[in-house]
Amino acid sequence: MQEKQPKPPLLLLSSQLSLQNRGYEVTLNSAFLSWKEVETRQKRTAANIYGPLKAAGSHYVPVCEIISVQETEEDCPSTGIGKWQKVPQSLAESNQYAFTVSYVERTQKHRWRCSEVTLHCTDRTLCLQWVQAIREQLSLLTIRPKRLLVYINPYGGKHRGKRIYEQKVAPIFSRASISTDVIITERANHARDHLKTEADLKKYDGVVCVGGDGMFSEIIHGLISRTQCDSGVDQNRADETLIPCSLRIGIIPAGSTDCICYATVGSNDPVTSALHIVVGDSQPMDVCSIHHNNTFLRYSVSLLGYGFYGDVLTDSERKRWMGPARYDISGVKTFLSHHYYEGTISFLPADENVGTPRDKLQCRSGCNICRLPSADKQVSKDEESISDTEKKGVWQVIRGKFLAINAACMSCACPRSPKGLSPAAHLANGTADLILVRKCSRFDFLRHLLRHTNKDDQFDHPFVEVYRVRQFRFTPRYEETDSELELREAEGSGRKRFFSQICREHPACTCSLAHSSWNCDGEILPHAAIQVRVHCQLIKLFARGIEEQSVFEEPYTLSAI
Ligand SMILES: CCCCCCCCCCCCC/C=C/[C@@H](O)[C@H](COP(=O)(O)O)NC(=O)CCCCCCCCCCCCCCC
Ligand SMILES: Nc1ncnc2c1ncn2[C@@H]1O[C@H](COP(=O)(O)OP(=O)(O)O)[C@@H](O)[C@H]1O
Ligand SMILES: [Ca+2]
Repeated sequence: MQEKQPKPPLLLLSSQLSLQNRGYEVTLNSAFLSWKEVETRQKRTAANIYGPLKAAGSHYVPVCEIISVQETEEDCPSTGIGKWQKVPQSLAESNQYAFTVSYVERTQKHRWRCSEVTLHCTDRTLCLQWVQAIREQLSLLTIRPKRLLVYINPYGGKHRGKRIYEQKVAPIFSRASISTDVIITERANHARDHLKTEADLKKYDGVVCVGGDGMFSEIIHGLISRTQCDSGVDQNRADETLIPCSLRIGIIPAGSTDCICYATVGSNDPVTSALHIVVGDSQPMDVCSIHHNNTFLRYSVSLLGYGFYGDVLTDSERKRWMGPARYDISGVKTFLSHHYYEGTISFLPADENVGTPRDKLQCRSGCNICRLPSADKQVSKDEESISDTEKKGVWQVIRGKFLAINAACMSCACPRSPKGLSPAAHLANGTADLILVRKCSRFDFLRHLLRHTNKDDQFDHPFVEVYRVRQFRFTPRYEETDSELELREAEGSGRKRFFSQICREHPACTCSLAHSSWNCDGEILPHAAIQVRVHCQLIKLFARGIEEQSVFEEPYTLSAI
């Protein structure tokens, strides 16, 4: 059978306009705006006056990456991006009407910038015709948000949230004609509570948070709780199928780790994030629900860590005044204290079709694994949901002494660890990677930690295990019931049984009774015994996942189209 060819883009407008005093063939079709230099004898002469003649260049901007178009008011024609040049009088007079197109330009390290091109026309009618034609194309992009609710945490990271928003983000939103309602939070959980009970969400196309992972966590708690409440879903039931949130969330990074932004966009740059919001990107994301017995505790999207990362966080909270450096100081301190914790982890492994944590392939824009039509996606309440695949699975149980128990629902890439805690974790495949670091020497643990900062495989140690899971439970040794302990001791040697009896009777002994806490996206959980379940694609972000590097390195050229 012959493959259906995609329809060629529809030509909408084509004119000879001028840019930097050179003639350009400018074309707008339904997919691209392009401008290509026209080399006439006359232009060559004009250009030669001011500089060497460059090779005729073609530029292509996808319509979906145009931010805005404006008629440019100029007393004297400008000759390009922000530069004023001497212009021959005849050209100046004949090109006094102009319009400016702002568009996304990719720079290094997945960063986006707002670039501009000003094109000059000989008459105003033509100029207005261009502005109108481009605006019409932009109005067809209905995925773009028009009205946003913005929450700013003024105390996140280095306390720069408000300034970052006002100086770098608000001008981009206003250029893209996005209207905003801005709330500067006055206390912790202000944003969560406002979203949960007060905000008139029908008015908005999305919610934006300016802050760190903790601020993002507030937003998802507000939105998810509100959505479940409106649909009559009880969050306290660990086996409930949750209803996905319809509003997309944007993150303007202004926190200490910013791993949720970094792992979904590829950088922690406020301008890049603002541009992903403007173009209306959409990235679904998994969320873990955490329960203690039958009480809902929290949701998590990045790191859920007991032992090392829990202790780093507990210590770092006392050093908040230090800003982001608190994590490094507390990290060194916790590393030196070298505590281990005993407990039991049981988990439900994921099927192989959602990949494995040791895959070389990483989750990237348009990821095929996250696009798989999975039976585990969130479905409406009355449909059969988790049950089938999850019931079929066989739970595995691991007992032991651990330095760290980490669950990563996504890679957790951040500037401290550019490939993240679990480099092959997916953003939206309905699973989390469970990483168990067993008791080992300080030196070995340091080798493991160091591998988070380079290309070596941090799972390739005999004391590290990693599993891709849909659900897991953890019970610290000191909370195990008598029957569980007896069963366990019956498995152990007589000597071990004797010592464990002593430990239980003498709480001051810390060899097996040490307590840690769970670090849940940078917040401490009030219980150590927890049940965790991954909810596939419960929320959506204004992001597209990390783009392949080649997209950044190659500007659009004729051959690429
Ligand atoms: C020797 C160098 C070792 C570097 C090891 C780096 C591992 C980094 C993994 C980072 C995972 C981050 C997961 C993200 C969690 C965030 O959600 C969460 C909240 O973010 P927010 O503050 O923006 O609201 N952030 C955190 O919990 C912070 C975790 C930061 C951990 C830093 C650990 C540094 C460890 C340094 C050990 C040094 C040992 C040196 C011995 C001589
Ligand atoms: N106005 C406020 N005053 C105090 N704490 C706040 C305020 N707004 C938000 N918070 C809380 O601050 C904590 C840290 O915020 P976050 O944005 O994650 O910054 P950081 O990355 O530096 O930890 C979160 O627990 C959040 O709930
Ligand atoms: Ca995931």
